[in-house]
Amino acid sequence: MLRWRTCTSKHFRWSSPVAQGLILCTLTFGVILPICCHRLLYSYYFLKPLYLDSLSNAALQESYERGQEALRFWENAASTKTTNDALEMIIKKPDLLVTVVTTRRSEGKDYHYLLQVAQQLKTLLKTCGNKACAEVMLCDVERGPALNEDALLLEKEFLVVRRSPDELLQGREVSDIFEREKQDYVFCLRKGWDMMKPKNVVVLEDDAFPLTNFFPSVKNLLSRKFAFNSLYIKLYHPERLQRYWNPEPYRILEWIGLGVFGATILLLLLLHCTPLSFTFSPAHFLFLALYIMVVAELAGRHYLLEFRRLSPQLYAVCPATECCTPAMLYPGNASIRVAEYLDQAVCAQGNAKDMVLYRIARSTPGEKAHSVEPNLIKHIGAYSSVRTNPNPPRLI
Ligand SMILES: CC(=O)N[C@H]1[C@@H](OP(=O)(O)OP(=O)(O)OC[C@H]2O[C@@H](n3ccc(=O)[nH]c3=O)[C@H](O)[C@@H]2O)O[C@H](CO)[C@H](O)[C@@H]1O
Repeated sequence: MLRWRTCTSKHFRWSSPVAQGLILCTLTFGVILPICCHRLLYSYYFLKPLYLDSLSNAALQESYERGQEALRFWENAASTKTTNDALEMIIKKPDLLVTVVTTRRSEGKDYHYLLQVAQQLKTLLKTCGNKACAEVMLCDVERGPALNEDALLLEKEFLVVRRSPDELLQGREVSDIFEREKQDYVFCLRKGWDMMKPKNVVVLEDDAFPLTNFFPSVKNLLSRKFAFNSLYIKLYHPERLQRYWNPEPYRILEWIGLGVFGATILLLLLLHCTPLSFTFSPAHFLFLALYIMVVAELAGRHYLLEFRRLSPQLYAVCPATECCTPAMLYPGNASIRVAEYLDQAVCAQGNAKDMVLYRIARSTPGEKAHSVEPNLIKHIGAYSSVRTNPNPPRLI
């Protein structure tokens, strides 16, 4: 025993760089990060068994209350507005058309997703000043026989378009829900283009709740050169898929860049702001870079992305990621190109319109697709209208 102790103390000194590195890692990964991150949904430290249910229930409750508030707001608005002047006020060739694709929801209808989104759009449009920053069109793709009551309630405020009875008859035989969803999307893209010839189009699904900086950020994206070489720009990617270890080549580069940047800052701080005598070596630098990278990944890249919200200029644009289409920006005439591409594909389970679109952008010469980070919308749809829902729905 005595011999072992002498041996260890001979090879292991607390002041050695290896010991200091070990202490730093133990403190960071074993104490500080678990304390700070155990309630963060998108962190590796999130204690799912303890907090997932309470966080999910709180989110559901919050959405329910916002839905009920939106319902009261729009019922009130509908009863005080006498004429339906939405149609007369259509502006031809607007700079931006926001189309909201909506259908009646049987599950989760009390959350009134469409009414929440419409109320938020109305609020955000008011902040644009004299010149409206966008025209809004609601595309009600409900095929009946029951009506989409939320869309009906909004008719006095927004332009609401629907299929004609003939078009509805033609679409009756489509039984696959994913093919139907795609056809509905194509219908809305075409309708917006035919009615207004907009300069740019954003298509929102009816559970895509625009965040406060939505319009300034879209405007900023459209002012950048890359936008007009894009078939589409995704404005949302699920938070759970934003990790570095969800390999996307550009993310790995961002991760390494973050490590190098963080290590440089740490080394400068150590050299200039502490009384420690410190000899710099490439091994120190490598260690600190890896340390920063692991901290960022374990704490959650999602939270780092939030810092970019400080200004629209800080939003990152990267090659498009695969999943989901709740909020899409189609610059120039891209919306009509997308309608044509989608028309040629057949959708089914496992090959929904988001996957088809992603593959089209990758395989068609001359077409490029991008994603923006962080998200410009919040996905509020806890209940899907195309898939079976877990009961009760959970956040992840
Ligand atoms: C957040 C998220 O991951 N959302 C994706 C998920 O939607 P979800 O599974 O979340 O379905 P959802 O209920 O949000 O519906 C998506 C959109 O399809 C519309 N709709 C629905 C039924 C129908 O017959 N016709 C129709 O047009 C509906 O109004 C909504 O605008 O999967 C879809 C593909 O299947 C899309 O990739 C969605 O972006």
